[in-house]
Amino acid sequence: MPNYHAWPDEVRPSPYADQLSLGFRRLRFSRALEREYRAHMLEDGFELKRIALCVATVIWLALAALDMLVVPASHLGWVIAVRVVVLVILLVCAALILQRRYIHLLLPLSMICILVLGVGAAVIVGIAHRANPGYPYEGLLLVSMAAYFLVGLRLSQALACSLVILLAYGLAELAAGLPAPRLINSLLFLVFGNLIGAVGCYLLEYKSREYFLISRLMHLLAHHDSLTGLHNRRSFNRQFERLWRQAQRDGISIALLLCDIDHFKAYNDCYGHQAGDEALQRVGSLIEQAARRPLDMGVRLGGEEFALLLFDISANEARQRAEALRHSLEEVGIAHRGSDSADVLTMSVGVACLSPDSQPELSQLYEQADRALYEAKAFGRNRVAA
Ligand SMILES: Nc1nc2c(ncn2[C@@H]2O[C@H](COP(=O)(O)OP(=O)(O)OP(=O)(O)O)[C@@H](O)[C@H]2O)c(=O)[nH]1
Repeated sequence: MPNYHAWPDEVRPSPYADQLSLGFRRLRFSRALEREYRAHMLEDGFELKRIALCVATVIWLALAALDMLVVPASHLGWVIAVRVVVLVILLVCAALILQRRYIHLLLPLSMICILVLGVGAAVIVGIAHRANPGYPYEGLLLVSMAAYFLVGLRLSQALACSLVILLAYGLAELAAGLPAPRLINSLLFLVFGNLIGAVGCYLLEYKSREYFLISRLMHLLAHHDSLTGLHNRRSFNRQFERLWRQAQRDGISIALLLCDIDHFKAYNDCYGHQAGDEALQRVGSLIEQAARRPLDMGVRLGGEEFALLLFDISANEARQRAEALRHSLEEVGIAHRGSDSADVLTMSVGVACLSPDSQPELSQLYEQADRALYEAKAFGRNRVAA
């Protein structure tokens, strides 16, 4: 299986990168990821199910027309009865599947459809073979192929359905008294057909899982800063407006803290770029810790500029949080002999608050925080301004 080299390391720590390195030959992820993958597949497979149901119903009805031509009149009644029972079950499942509120039943309902189609087809073949041993059994292969490729079942589920269908077919033929050589011949073709289906299904599921992990990693790469793991400017721009709309709906204030490390050029010059990167990571983790609640957001805007977006907070609290953040960096005590404002690495913070009743533009929040940051820098750095 593919070797992913080192690029997922750029988004570590990430469960997706870890799973890619570990591999998933048994088509299983770690528990939490497996849950996420299955939920994703449920959503992803919803549209596919509509198409699959239409195709299955059309084929089922077309084969009913074939029965009229091939099955002798003496046995036709039974065959039609089975076709009608299967059709009714299919339509009931379709009615449930097409309603989004039953999405949690999508997989069991899909399996029921496949099983009903397969067992129904096996019973029909058995009935028809009592009168006409030339009646085609290949419809069973079509049902198995649908299980492997059409309805979005995982390999284990498709295999389980196909095994039940094979068993039903064997029993139906034994009851019909099909000569042993013909039965063995049909079973062999069905088993080989299933083997091809299972291998194809394995490869498809493997690729689907690989795509899932890689697309999640791509999302992380596109929206997070690779050095600190914080959200990047693109992600910030996307979420800023969304959060503000939510705040307006809920009548909640938000605050923006713009943070800029003081004399960082001098820090790089004194200690080297590598040490500068490590200091940025340290600041990144302080910002991350400060974004405590689910809708808070820590961002690396670029270079040594960071932002902290705080949800549901008053102007007073925002100022206190900014002061605590500034203080936490000072406390870490990263020596900085090139700084004019302190002998350790420090940051300046500009704070701005927006409440839904004040009705200003969202862009004003950024401008206000930027002005406050400029003020904090101008008044000697290592301070908070609002
Ligand atoms: N090590 C490292 N340095 C970076 C990175 N991104 C930007 N920088 C450096 O950050 C420094 C920013 O310098 P300035 O914009 O002049 O700001 P400053 O020296 O912090 O001065 P004040 O903000 O006015 O206190 C530059 O020297 C950049 O090279 C990075 O990813 N890693």
